Amino acid sequence: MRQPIIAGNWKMHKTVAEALAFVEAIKPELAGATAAETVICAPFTALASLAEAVKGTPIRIGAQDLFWEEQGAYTGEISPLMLKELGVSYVIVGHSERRQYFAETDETVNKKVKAALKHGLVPIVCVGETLEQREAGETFQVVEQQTRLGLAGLTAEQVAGLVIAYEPVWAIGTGRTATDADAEEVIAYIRGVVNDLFGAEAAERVRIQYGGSVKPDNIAGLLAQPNIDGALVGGASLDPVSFIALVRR
Ligand SMILES: O=C[C@H](O)COP(=O)(O)O
Repeated sequence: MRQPIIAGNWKMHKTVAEALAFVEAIKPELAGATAAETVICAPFTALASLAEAVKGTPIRIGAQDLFWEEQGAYTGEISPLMLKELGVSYVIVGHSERRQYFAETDETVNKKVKAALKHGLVPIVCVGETLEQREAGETFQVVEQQTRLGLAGLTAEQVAGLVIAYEPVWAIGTGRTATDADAEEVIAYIRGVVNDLFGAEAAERVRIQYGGSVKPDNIAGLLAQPNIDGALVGGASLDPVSFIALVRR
């Protein structure tokens, strides 16, 4: 049985003070056990303070990117060791915004996934097609290639322990969510790809989230699908009331 995982991706939002105010607002609400694992993926600048603030709670902290080397002359980059030291547990890799604006490729995604795993960080590996690709009937081909190349060279055990996020690019920040059935169909397909590449146990254990305009009023239908194990949420994760509604259902 896979535990659902609800991860907020704050993107480039919230100062340290705002991040701490958010966590103080949700802490009392999440004091008891929740069915879903709760993760906040914050900007680098807020990670240390957040990791400290959530100690002793079930909330886990994630970063939104990392570099694959441990140290060196890579101006502006952050290494897995640096994240680990802060108490970060998760790291988003290959978000479509990084693929679109920062030249992320399936090859760099793969390097980052390996670096995260090597240092005990759980990667949330993002895959998903653009509107153009969907309209050209290329959705399955695109997610298959991103999954195959992004996870290349991993062991079945490593794949079983990571998280994949299916985020159709046309659904991100647009208010246009994939239907429950569409999201389930693609996510089931991705699970099938994992089965072909890494075997039945990895496919059964790997958690696959849906992301793209998830809100408190549409999350229940998505999570009711047999292959959807949670959500990666952008806009609706920024407000404490809305985030609590996503996590505590
Ligand atoms: O990582 C999160 C996704 O990009 C979804 O963003 P959104 O919920 O604002 O559509």
